[in-house]
Amino acid sequence: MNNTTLAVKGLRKVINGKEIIKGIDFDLRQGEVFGFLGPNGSGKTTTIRMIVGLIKPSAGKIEICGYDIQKDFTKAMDNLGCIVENPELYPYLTGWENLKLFSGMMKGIKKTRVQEVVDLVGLTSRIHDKVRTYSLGMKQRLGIAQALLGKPKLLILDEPTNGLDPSGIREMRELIKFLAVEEGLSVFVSSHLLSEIQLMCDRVAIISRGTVLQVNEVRALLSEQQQLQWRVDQIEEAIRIFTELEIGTEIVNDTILTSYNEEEVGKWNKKLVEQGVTVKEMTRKVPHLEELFLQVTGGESID
Ligand SMILES: Nc1ncnc2c1ncn2[C@@H]1O[C@H](COP(=O)(O)OP(=O)(O)OP(=O)(O)O)[C@@H](O)[C@H]1O
Repeated sequence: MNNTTLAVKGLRKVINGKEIIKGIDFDLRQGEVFGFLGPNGSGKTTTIRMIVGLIKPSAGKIEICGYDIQKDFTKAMDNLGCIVENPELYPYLTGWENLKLFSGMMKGIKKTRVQEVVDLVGLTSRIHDKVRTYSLGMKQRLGIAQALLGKPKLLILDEPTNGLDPSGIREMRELIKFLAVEEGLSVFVSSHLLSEIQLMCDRVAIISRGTVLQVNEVRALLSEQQQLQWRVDQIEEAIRIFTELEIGTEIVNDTILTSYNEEEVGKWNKKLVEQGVTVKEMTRKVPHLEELFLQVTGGESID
């Protein structure tokens, strides 16, 4: 079965003669959280606006659950839920009244769906309070509830953790993961908070100056860059042994940095011990996406 919820193929956008998006490709699978990362002005919003049908591509194709948004716009949009700018909410109504109002404007929404989406986003205890009394995190969750009313398979969130406090960020992250893992939704998240993407996403596309530089699993991306930090009693002897094993080394603050290889680490450790070197500590260093981004873009900063 085809489980692709979003396919972006050769997408281009030219505005006032300037090529803003330069032919990008990626796809999303059912049940995954997909991060869209790039510095300011790299083309994230323009791409999202094309996916949700707010602006037309100059070239290329966008399919949502197999429906081409140019040819089958309504069917494609039936499978999409999104919050692109701030969610449109009426502050003087309760959360429940807002959802009732929106569900009334949509076709074929069952009465029970409002309660379902309220439960999904964890707003049950406050749903009958006025929206103006909500925290930003609660407003965001109500916005997601609204986006979920039509049972979409693909959810697009532009900077969903922007402006939230640490507990709001954690709740949003957990909600997004829950929607993907438990409800099987594909969630597309753009964010400049790379640490968030690292904790939340399965795969990530890195965009710079209108070009997607890489699409990769977050775990794979990180593991390629992982290093091992060794604290030993005889640094020089340990370096000699690593060199003999053809492993590159670097000395940092009285420790040795080597590459990381899950299958080989035990062997390396044994070799050191056999040759009389005491290994006092061995730490795996996982880089942050910020560092990765700088490497991938050749030094262009994310902000
Ligand atoms: N309507 C427009 N007219 C002219 N230039 C535009 C227009 N929309 C976007 N751009 C330009 O296209 C580039 C990409 O903008 P876009 O907003 O997509 O980037 P972004 O990655 O979302 O950045 P940010 O996080 O700052 O919103 C920028 O250089 C921007 O100035």
